Amino acid sequence: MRIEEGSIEVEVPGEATDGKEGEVFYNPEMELNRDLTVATLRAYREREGDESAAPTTYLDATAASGIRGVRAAADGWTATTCDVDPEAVELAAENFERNGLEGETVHDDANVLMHQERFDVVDVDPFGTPIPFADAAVRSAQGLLCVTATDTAPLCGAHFESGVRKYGAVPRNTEYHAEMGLRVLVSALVRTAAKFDVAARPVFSHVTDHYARTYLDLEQGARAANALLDELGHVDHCQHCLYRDHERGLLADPGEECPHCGHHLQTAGPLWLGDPHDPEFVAAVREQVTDDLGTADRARDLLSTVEEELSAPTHYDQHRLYKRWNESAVGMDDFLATLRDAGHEASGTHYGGTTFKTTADVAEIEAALH
Ligand SMILES: C[S@@+](CC[C@H](N)C(=O)[O-])C[C@H]1O[C@@H](n2cnc3c(N)ncnc32)[C@H](O)[C@@H]1O
Repeated sequence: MRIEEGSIEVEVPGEATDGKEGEVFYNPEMELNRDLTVATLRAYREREGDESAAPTTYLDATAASGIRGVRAAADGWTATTCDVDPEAVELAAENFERNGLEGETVHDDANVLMHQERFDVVDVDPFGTPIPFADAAVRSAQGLLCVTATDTAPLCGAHFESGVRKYGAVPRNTEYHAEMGLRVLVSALVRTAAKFDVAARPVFSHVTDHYARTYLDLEQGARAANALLDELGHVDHCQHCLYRDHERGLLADPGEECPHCGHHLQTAGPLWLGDPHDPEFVAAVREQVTDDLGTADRARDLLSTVEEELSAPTHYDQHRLYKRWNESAVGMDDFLATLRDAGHEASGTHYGGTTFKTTADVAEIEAALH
């Protein structure tokens, strides 16, 4: 099937495939992810400045049809695609040619290629967890690392042991599960980079549909890597009253009892407690969303919400709170305005239409709304 995405036309398998039955993987649902990648690459290149120093090389490490690499090439990047599946490699080569674009297509294990070659930008968009590629990706990427994870159940604590094994962190299944997953993922990537004396700071992240995506700025140096370790820590969560608190530091010092309702507290971590976004960079990405991107409206909405999102490490779901209060929910704009009138900072989040962040704790939220 021939499809158009952005300014390119590529051949992909006829229907959405999982890539596990001898067919090259293609998922039309990931168009937003790819559009945001194109816009992020543009913002990154612009931020890096003058022509001679600007980043030029992009690796699509787990490429399937090569759609990401071809789109990057169409935007002026010197693109390389890699896949272990020979049919995928052949299709990627045809897709470069179909668009009259140059692009190197490598048939290899991405870990082998990434240990051998360096690229300004490395993009890892695999099946499930990206962790098997993380060491090599950090070694290979010179500037920006782009990572997708689709194993949301281990990340958010729904598959607890799997999450602990893969990410070296304790995840907890809370009502902010998508954010828990993102912070577990970023924590693992920050710690992976730190092993190589590299600081990996997230500049834009989002959780959409069934995946988490994060873009990390890489900086060489033990001191810079140490500074990021200071932004890891733990969240204490009460499943009963939704109280939560967080503390920085690699060693957990969990509270035993919820100070709000006295129930047992669960501890998650080490999580990334810093901001998963650089709002200035996110604004620059939004500026780079052009109308030829098929998901332009959705991308702009998501980026504006992310830009405004407070950096607090957990969010609330307004409906969960109203259910506990046994009341009907008010509109989100009024809800946020009430919190602000009571002297708290408050914002919506990109995790869902009924989610919000605030500097108020659960008791202060309740007091402000009653
Ligand atoms: C989810 S698909 C990639 C989708 C693609 N990035 C897109 O946007 O359409 C994952 C791809 O990774 C490839 N893959 C799996 N293990 C790999 C490895 N060790 N090295 C390189 N590619 C690998 C699979 O063959 C598959 O084509």
